[in-house]
Amino acid sequence: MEKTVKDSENNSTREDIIEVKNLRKTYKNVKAVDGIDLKVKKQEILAILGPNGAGKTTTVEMLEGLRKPTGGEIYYFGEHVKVVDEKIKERIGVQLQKSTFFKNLKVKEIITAFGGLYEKRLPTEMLIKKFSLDEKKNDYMKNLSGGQVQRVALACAVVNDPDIVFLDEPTTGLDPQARRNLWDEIKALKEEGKTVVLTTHYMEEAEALADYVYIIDHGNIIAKGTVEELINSLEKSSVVAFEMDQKDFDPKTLFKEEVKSVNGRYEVRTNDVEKSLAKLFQYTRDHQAHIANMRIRKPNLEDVFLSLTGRKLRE
Ligand SMILES: Nc1ncnc2c1ncn2[C@@H]1O[C@H](COP(=O)(O)OP(=O)(O)OP(=O)(O)O)[C@@H](O)[C@H]1O
Repeated sequence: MEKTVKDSENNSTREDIIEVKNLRKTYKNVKAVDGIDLKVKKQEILAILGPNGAGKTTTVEMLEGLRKPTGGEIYYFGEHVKVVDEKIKERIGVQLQKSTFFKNLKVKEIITAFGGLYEKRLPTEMLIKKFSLDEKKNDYMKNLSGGQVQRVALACAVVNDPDIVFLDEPTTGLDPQARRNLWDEIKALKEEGKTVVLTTHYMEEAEALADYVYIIDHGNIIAKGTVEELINSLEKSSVVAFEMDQKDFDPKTLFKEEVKSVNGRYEVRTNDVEKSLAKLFQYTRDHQAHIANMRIRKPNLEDVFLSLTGRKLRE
């Protein structure tokens, strides 16, 4: 039986196609995943966002049936599954984090080989067209660019026309243009009706793609919500960022608000931008100091992570 839930956001009903309760994984003495609860709704892009080592890969690989949980429950399509068996594997597509493709196989051979793992499979030629790999189909994997390898990985992840696609850090190491191209491919999967679960440590990726985000740190979910909900959960509505040419400048003496020093820049989180700027300009006048590269911006998911943990997502 498939379970439906009322979606408070848009008042529609959508199925919970995956639900996880108190999922745990311990490696010797490392609690990689320490009691995670999460739900994935049909046709959403769900992002699991967290820094390196947070437990993202372990979590999705337990959902894919590639790692055995130490404890907890997994439900697929409303049914409790003790083991993620072949029946479920037919309905999911998996793109592993480090696609260790055989370097001496050609693009079309790899896609065909992956298709051979499933009962239901899409024609290789169709996937080659869909992921714009026409010109590369007879090339060896070792001669492809990073973006092309990731497109092949995506083609392999949907070779069985799955309902749910798992993408583990799909754009790590890609240049900004290749990353954006891959984002378009991922959005297109959702438009086709697929559900996408992706892990990432790029907050821009979660912001650009995700309908719902789980932020994970040290094996725990530390926040969840839509991007908007997460950003609105911050008490301050603006960030004033700037550089200052004075070595002994201590922003804490100037601002009562939260101030962080990030990569040589100061960031003041504030609800009163005018007042913060007035104080700053008063200071520069009084001390013959200069500010540079000033920016006033809305908070982002990085600010949410920083405010929850005191750390940056990528340190
Ligand atoms: N096979 C394993 N044996 C022992 N420890 C492991 C194993 N796999 C992962 N770990 C540890 O479990 C923790 C979570 O790792 P995991 O790979 O799930 O994190 P992640 O968020 O996916 O990180 P990354 O983005 O770096 O892949 C880390 O401390 C990692 O060192």
